[in-house]
Amino acid sequence: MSIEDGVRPFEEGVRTDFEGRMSYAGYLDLDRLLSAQHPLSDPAHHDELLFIIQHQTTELWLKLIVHELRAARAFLDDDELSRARKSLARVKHILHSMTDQWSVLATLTPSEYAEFRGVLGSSSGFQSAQYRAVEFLLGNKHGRMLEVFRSDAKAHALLSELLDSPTVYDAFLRLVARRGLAVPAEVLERDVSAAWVEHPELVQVFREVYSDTTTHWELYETSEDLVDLEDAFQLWRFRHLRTVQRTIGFKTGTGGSSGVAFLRRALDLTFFPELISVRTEIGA
Ligand code: HEM
Ligand SMILES: N[C@@H](CC(=O)c1ccccc1NC=O)C(=O)O
Repeated sequence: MSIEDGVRPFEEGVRTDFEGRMSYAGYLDLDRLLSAQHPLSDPAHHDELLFIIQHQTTELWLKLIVHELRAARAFLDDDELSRARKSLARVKHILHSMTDQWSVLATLTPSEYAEFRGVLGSSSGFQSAQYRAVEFLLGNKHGRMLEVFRSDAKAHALLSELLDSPTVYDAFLRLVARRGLAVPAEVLERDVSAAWVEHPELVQVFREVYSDTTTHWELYETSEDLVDLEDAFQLWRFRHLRTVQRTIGFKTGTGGSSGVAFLRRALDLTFFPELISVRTEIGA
């Protein structure tokens, strides 16, 4: 058998005996991964598997985002700017991929979803600990979010640790200060568990960076990476909102919120307000 017969020859060196050897399924623990889908609809609804897999793949990507954002923060602490930038770029691409993935779930029609929505009970993406971890790492801190995880000790510990530790932006601003720019002390010494609020003096710091990019090239490039990240995150939020709207209209959410109206409010949040405000000043 050959390529001419439409068959790729099976090379003699190809391994086939995995007794006592590492295999693909073994390394990836596929037995566990692929037995973790448990549709609840009875009789089984064809589309529930799509719903489960869409969420599980998102949770896997969120796991990697948390890992990369923690790494980016540590690299910033160590003044390893180009390494931090590499992690931030990876996160941006993951977010783009997560955003594209909404088109798969958008094939679920409102009638199909309504047929199994009941089995979801009070569960909701609002209870995603890893999603909340990403929000915290990027600066959208909100202590009350921990209430949702009262009965999940592991998730509670993860979020409580991240609530009380500096965000990626805190780490970046400390680095900016170490490079001699006038980051206000109140920013450097802020309560890191509080939500970020815009600091007008910081806009002036970024104004200096953006008006002399030759001197501040690396800080300028990293600032733009953060803006890329914020855009990518907002696009994910926006497509979630649009998908929710086309699937359940203006129904209230299973998590107890108003639904679309609640999600829309998140679009007004911004992680790095000074990096947006500086744009108003450029050239002025
Ligand atoms: C048909 C599909 C979906 C619908 C109808 C839907 C609906 C909703 C609603 C109504 C909320 C508000 C909270 C509530 O009251 O439940 C919410 C929040 C949320 N959903 Fe979904 N969702 C869908 C798919 C997804 C997927 C695939 C993910 C990916 C993990 C996801 C992640 C989240 C997250 C993270 C939140 C919290 C957002 C925030 O705090 O701003 N959702 N969803
Ligand atoms: N909040 C959704 C339910 C939902 O989407 C959901 C339910 C269980 C696990 C993940 C979910 N995804 C996002 O919120 C709803 O109100 O229909």
